[in-house]
Amino acid sequence: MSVHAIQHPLVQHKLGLMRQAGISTKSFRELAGEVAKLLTYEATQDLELELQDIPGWSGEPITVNQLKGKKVTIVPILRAGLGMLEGVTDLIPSARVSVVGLYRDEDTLQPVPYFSKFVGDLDERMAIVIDPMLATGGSMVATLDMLRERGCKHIKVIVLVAAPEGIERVQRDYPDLEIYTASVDEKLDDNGYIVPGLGDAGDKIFGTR
Ligand SMILES: O=P(O)(O)OC[C@H]1O[C@H](OP(=O)(O)OP(=O)(O)O)[C@H](O)[C@@H]1O
Ligand SMILES: O=c1cc[nH]c(=O)[nH]1
Ligand SMILES: [Mg+2]
Repeated sequence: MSVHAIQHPLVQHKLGLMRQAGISTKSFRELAGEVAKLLTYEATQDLELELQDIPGWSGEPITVNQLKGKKVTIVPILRAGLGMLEGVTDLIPSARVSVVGLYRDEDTLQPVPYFSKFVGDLDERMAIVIDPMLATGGSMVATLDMLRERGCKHIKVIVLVAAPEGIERVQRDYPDLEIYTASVDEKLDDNGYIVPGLGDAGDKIFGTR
């Protein structure tokens, strides 16, 4: 598995702003979208192209590059993943969206599924799972399992912040997966929160803290 910790100055600057104590919902949400967009640019560098003949502006036929294959599906993990969705679809506007609803039980830290709706033909599409936080990795592995059960073979993950524990957990079951992140942070605290992390990303995006 490869972990791509993106060092681009804009990513690092914006992530730094997100770590500020007392950040407003508006700022956190805007920055989550902006960092998600920049990480999407990095994560899509190897999308396959194919040549297509189209009529050009001058009336002559021309050959251009177009993305090859079935449209990508973006998979936000509810709720917090929704805070990244617009940033991702800004760059991949024709993407299909599959939704996975999971919350992490605060006592057991186990993911509790409550909703899912996938687009069709997952065996022919690349899936990009988005969630701001990869903490213990339980929510991510549960989502990857759902995709794999439905035949999806080509999956990438974009998270804003990852904990080493979560990376290791995902790596155990998905050794070939590629993860794109703005930061691999230090560790999890006793409550399963990432340190230094961002705090509760879902609460900050939805204003429920
Ligand atoms: O790696 P894990 O230990 O599973 O933790 C990460 C999960 O926790 C957060 O969601 P949360 O359960 O708070 O739900 P929310 O998005 O509705 O706030 C986060 O957005 C991830 O989905
Ligand atoms: O640090 C963390 C861990 C799980 N979920 C969050 O929102 N933040
Ligand atoms: Mg939450």
